[in-house]
Amino acid sequence: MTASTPSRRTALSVNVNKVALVRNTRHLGIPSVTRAAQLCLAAGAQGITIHPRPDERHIRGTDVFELAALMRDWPQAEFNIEGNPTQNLMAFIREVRPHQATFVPDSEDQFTSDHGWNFPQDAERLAPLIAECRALGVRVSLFMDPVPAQMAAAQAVGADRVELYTEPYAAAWGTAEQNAQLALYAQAAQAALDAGLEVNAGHDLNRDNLAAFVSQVPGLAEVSIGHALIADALELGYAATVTAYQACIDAGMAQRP
Ligand SMILES: CC(=O)[C@@H](O)[C@H](O)COP(=O)(O)O
Ligand SMILES: NCC(=O)COP(=O)(O)O
Repeated sequence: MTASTPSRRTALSVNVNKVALVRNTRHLGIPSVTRAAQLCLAAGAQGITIHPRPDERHIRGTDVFELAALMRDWPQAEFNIEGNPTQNLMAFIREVRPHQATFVPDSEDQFTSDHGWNFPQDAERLAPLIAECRALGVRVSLFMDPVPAQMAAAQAVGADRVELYTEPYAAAWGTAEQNAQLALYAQAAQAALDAGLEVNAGHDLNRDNLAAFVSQVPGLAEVSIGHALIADALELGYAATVTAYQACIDAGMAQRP
């Protein structure tokens, strides 16, 4: 990126999995997932992310279609559906056609997402599924560990974007490893950009670690944030929380070299 090229603003996509998790602990329908999404969008979030896992521990199939209907009232915002395309994800993609599908290599009973795809071994089974999404007009992002050498293979299999799995960065935050992790993610992002991919990121990002990540990782198109953001919203409310996360992104943008 030349000095004269303005940095694109990193989009904030709010993951509402954890609103659904609380909702599912009673049969009362509250807290509402669609209401949470609506309030976050009204506060300026650029997108909504969900991860409808096969066991429906949080986001249920009904949530997917209710959110898809809501998103039609927010044409400037993006709908991102995450999941494993060899499990239940593709049925949602075919019916809902979200702006983006994020392929995540989770097993059905996995506690949470904790690793990305691996190439070349995952290429053969992913290629046709990526091609199908793209034929449906759905952008494909592959959930990846920050390994620069894997980025060209992600592009070669047909992905539009990668989503850098950021838990290792979050775990290093505030330790002596923090800056080394940031440098690794910056290298991985640059490798993705050099391969012609766009770059997303997510997992365990929060108000403490977000600005530094945005400032140091080149070309960051989108961060998807759920767990910490929803936890903050329990204290601050959705609108103030989204405003606070947007301020972190703006602070990171302002510090970009
Ligand atoms: C792929 C990823 O890192 C997260 O978006 C994931 O959706 C988290 O899933 P849980 O909310 O079930 O922990
Ligand atoms: N892709 C990451 C995401 O959607 C939310 O992850 P987290 O903030 O809940 O860890």
